[in-house]
Amino acid sequence: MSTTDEPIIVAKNLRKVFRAPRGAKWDPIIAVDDVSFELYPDECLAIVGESGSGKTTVARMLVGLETVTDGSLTVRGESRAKGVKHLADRRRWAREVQYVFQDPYSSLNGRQRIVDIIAASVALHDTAKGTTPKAAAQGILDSVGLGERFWTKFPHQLSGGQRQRVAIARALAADPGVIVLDEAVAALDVSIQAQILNLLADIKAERKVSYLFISHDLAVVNQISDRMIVMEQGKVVDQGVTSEILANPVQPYTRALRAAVPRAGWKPVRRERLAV
Ligand SMILES: Nc1ncnc2c1ncn2[C@@H]1O[C@H](COP(=O)(O)OP(=O)(O)OP(=O)(O)O)[C@@H](O)[C@H]1O
Repeated sequence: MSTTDEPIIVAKNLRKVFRAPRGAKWDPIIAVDDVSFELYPDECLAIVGESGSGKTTVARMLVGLETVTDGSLTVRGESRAKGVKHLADRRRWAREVQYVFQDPYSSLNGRQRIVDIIAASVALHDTAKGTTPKAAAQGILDSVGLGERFWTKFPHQLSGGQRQRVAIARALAADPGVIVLDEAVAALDVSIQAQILNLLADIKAERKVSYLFISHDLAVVNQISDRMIVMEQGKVVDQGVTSEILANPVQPYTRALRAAVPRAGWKPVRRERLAV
């Protein structure tokens, strides 16, 4: 990552207010309030915060699943503030920014074999590059550690970690500039989490891809991210280089989050010393 490059994503004074539907009686919820950040090529930026702090809403605005109430949000200079209207735009947006959810099971078509799921994404985004979508899909599955014996399996025949590999493969099939990983390892056992984090590190070393890594887990964020922003009740309350912030948290909210890290023996480690 080099911050002399042009950022891929620029959020400026981003705001999202959820208003009650007509007839419902609840006050507007300010989910995201004056949030600004940049995501540069080939970097991993973590968005950290407790449940309800607004992390997912930022990501949903980025992929067009929510409109922006105020402020600006651009991907490679193109505004995403108005939401997406046409199918062609939706595809183009999806090609640039892919989303991996916490539980991929619900977003994977259970009736399709995994090689067909990935081949469909390759075909949709036209990324086969001189081969067939199926052959390209097989190569992508191989690259996420799912060799030939997995290709004809259905999602329900896989473990949680293997399904998350399929979700990552499907994201890679679009050949995106950015992958949003929304609590993508939160549901996995610690040893499987480590494998997926290693896989994500390998992918980033091999391809030009940036991650927006959304998590409440500072131990995980410490392993994967270059920079982080900390959100509390919709606002950014802290930001900077991950290893520096976690080694010496200054802001009270970050200190509290850091103190709540649940694992015994966890301590901040500089990224270059990690075997990820
Ligand atoms: N569609 C919606 N309608 C109304 N309120 C919403 C909607 N989506 C999110 N919110 C509210 O916006 C706030 C931020 O939610 P968001 O999901 O972005 O937080 P989060 O940090 O990602 O938390 P979690 O990790 O639990 O998903 C919360 O108060 C949430 O209840």
